[in-house]
Amino acid sequence: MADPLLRIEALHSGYGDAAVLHGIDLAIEEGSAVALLGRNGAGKSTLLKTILNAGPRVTGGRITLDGRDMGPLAPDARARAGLMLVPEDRRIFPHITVAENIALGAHAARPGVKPMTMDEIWALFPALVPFAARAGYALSGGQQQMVAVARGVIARPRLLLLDEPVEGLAPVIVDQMAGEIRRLHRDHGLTVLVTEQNLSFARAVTDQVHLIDSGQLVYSGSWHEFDADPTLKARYLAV
Ligand SMILES: Nc1ncnc2c1ncn2[C@@H]1O[C@H](COP(=O)(O)OP(=O)(O)OP(=O)(O)O)[C@@H](O)[C@H]1O
Repeated sequence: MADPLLRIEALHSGYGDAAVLHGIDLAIEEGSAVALLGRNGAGKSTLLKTILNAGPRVTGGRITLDGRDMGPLAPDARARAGLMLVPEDRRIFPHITVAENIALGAHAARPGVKPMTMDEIWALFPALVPFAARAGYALSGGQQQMVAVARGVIARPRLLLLDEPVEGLAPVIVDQMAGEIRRLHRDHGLTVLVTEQNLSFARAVTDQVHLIDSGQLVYSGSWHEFDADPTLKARYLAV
């Protein structure tokens, strides 16, 4: 069988001497949309950051993208290999415009891959068009999140990692964001890994669900299978 797009094997990582992830095994197939759910502090962000080599220290295991070992690669090299993280805190630059913030993402394009044009971006995110010339500091939380996602996809990544993309956003914005992510996945074939606490959003944008608890994957299945076992929510999610 072909390699999955991303394969994580027996991954251990943490911060300094504090171990957080304890032997994670996870395969993400090209074209899939996958949710990673878990309580506060379960290790969701740590896993995404470890995939990007953006902070946590790896103490064991392996991450491969298309069979290529990511181990020696710095974060910028991982981005240019096709991994893109939209972090929880969005990191919008306050004193440049929306268009300029988004265009910065084009620097992560893989060799031989043309980033999207701004026209393509506006077609994908029409809600941002009226704000194209607005400074980053003058955006709402929902607008900032959409800018962060647009910046994340402009380089046409192979795998988009979204860390709690709708945390703190109003329900109408959550629905809008779900529509955008679904479109990127279904119409443009983007492979997506989303961490979330918002179950209905995660359900709307993904096909498979993994649960993480105390740094270990404790469940993997379809949403249908997840729903068939109501004890999972009580055991592993704070809902
Ligand atoms: N920079 C850091 N230095 C030390 N410990 C950290 C650091 N970042 C996170 N941790 C610890 O690692 C553990 C996992 O945190 P992580 O942020 O991965 O959880 P999470 O599942 O993403 O939680 P949340 O849903 O609250 O964002 C927690 O115990 C947290 O305190």
